[in-house]
Amino acid sequence: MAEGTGKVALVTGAARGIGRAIALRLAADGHDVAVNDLDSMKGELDAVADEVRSSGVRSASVTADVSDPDSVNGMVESVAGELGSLDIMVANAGIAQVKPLLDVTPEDFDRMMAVNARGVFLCFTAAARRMISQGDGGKIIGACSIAGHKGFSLLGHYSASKFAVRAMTQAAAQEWAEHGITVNSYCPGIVDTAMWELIDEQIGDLQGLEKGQAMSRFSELIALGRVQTPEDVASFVSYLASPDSDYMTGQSVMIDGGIIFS
Ligand SMILES: NC(=O)C1=CN([C@@H]2O[C@H](COP(=O)(O)OP(=O)(O)OC[C@H]3O[C@@H](n4cnc5c(N)ncnc54)[C@H](O)[C@@H]3O)[C@@H](O)[C@H]2O)C=CC1
Ligand SMILES: CC(=O)C(C)=O
Repeated sequence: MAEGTGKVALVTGAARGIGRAIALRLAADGHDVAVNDLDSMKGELDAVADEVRSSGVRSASVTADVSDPDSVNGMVESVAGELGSLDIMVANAGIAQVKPLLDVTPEDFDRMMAVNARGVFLCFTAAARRMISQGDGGKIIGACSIAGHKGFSLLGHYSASKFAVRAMTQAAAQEWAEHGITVNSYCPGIVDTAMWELIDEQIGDLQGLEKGQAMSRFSELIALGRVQTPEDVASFVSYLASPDSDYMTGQSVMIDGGIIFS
């Protein structure tokens, strides 16, 4: 078991997929880790909190919808109240939807933005307020995507929400640097999670493909020749959450096996 760092992390969208892997990795690094997801995911979320505790660190499980301001503020206060502080915020929760832009309704667009862009904004700002009041700096980390660097066909409104995360990461890094807070985001490529199962199914429905075919077509774009695991993302987030990344801020970094080269 890792020695405790004395730092408290909060990971949103942590009941499964990338968020779960990040929570477990941060726990293995010795941080206390609170986990969040929607109320409908409470069973899975509580199981992740138990896995976190089995690393020998403390945990808390808080259900909240990250698109709702009161819920996000309540979540941050409850984590800081229960675990003593908030030092590392990972705004990971997100949704995806495959649709040609001409079929995206205003409601589809607003929901995408509400979770992926406003959710990150609310988590970033609630965490920053708490960290500023604590006076000991902090690490704020957001979920971006390769789709935050390039607008993907059929993922137009999703891509727009991830460009928003990249812009907020840059602005927040400048505004909060004086408080010792760094702000960075991770940009995965094609990660084997429930989100990509949904994308594969929705592209398949649009293009008449069998299950798994859309994912294998996209996988041909990956230089390293394999689809990404949630743990591939979590190891980079571990670095972003650690003092090793103290001189890095405002970056949205591709961790995609070599799809986009910048
Ligand atoms: N899977 C992939 O290939 C990629 C994923 N990403 C991003 O990584 C993040 C995590 O993705 P995955 O683990 O693949 O997705 P996932 O769909 O497997 O897990 C997302 C989690 O977020 C939760 N969630 C959704 N809306 C929420 C809300 N309003 N409030 C709180 N929790 C909410 C879900 O219940 C779920 O547990 C997302 O932001 C996604 O956009 C970025 C690039 C690639
Ligand atoms: C889900 C996602 O961000 C991509 C680009 O696949």
